[in-house]
Amino acid sequence: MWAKKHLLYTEATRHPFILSIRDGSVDLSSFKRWLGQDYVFVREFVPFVASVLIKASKKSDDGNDMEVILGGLASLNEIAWFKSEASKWDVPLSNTVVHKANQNYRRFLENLMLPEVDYAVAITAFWAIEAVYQESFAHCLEDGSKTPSELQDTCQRWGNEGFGEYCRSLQKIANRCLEKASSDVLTKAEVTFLRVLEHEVEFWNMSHGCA
Ligand SMILES: Cc1ncc(CN)c(N)n1
Repeated sequence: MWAKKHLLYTEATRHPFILSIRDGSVDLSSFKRWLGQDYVFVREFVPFVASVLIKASKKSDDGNDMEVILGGLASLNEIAWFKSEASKWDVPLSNTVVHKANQNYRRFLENLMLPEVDYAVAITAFWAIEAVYQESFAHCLEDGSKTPSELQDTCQRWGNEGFGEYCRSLQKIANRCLEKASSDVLTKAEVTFLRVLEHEVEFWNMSHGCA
């Protein structure tokens, strides 16, 4: 299980699409496809985060959790970012045909929003979703990368140190919840983590044009 997790995590955070941004060979039509599809994804992701916030308000034994989650929702406002980026790249956001991989990922999020899903499971998924973007885009900003200047803003958005700190806070919350979780919840959290990684890989595949 550990080996599978490790392999999938690497697949999700070192995907050929990300590597093509990092080495400067990225096909801009792939980038634009990712932008349009991710806007649609984020419109489902925000309600998912709101559902995690509600779970935190009811189930968390640490008042700090709500601040971390709310901080992410408010200051990271992804919807506004996608709108302004799409207009910069001339990507129409209305009438986007939602790709199958995106539909599947959105459906997965919808299920995670159900009240019967344990807070520990939901916060683990939330951390994993954010961490994949953080690690992927931070890789494009490392020394030696040849990320095109026009894509630096995108990489900075998730690859910056502040976002890294936010992801570490989410990870701490998830770890704290999992330490106290029953073995049933632990298994569910583990399976959910793997599903997130699979969905992220499928999402990159779609953007890269390999799906
Ligand atoms: C598919 C996907 N995964 C993660 C993120 C970062 N919130 C995102 N915008 N899109």
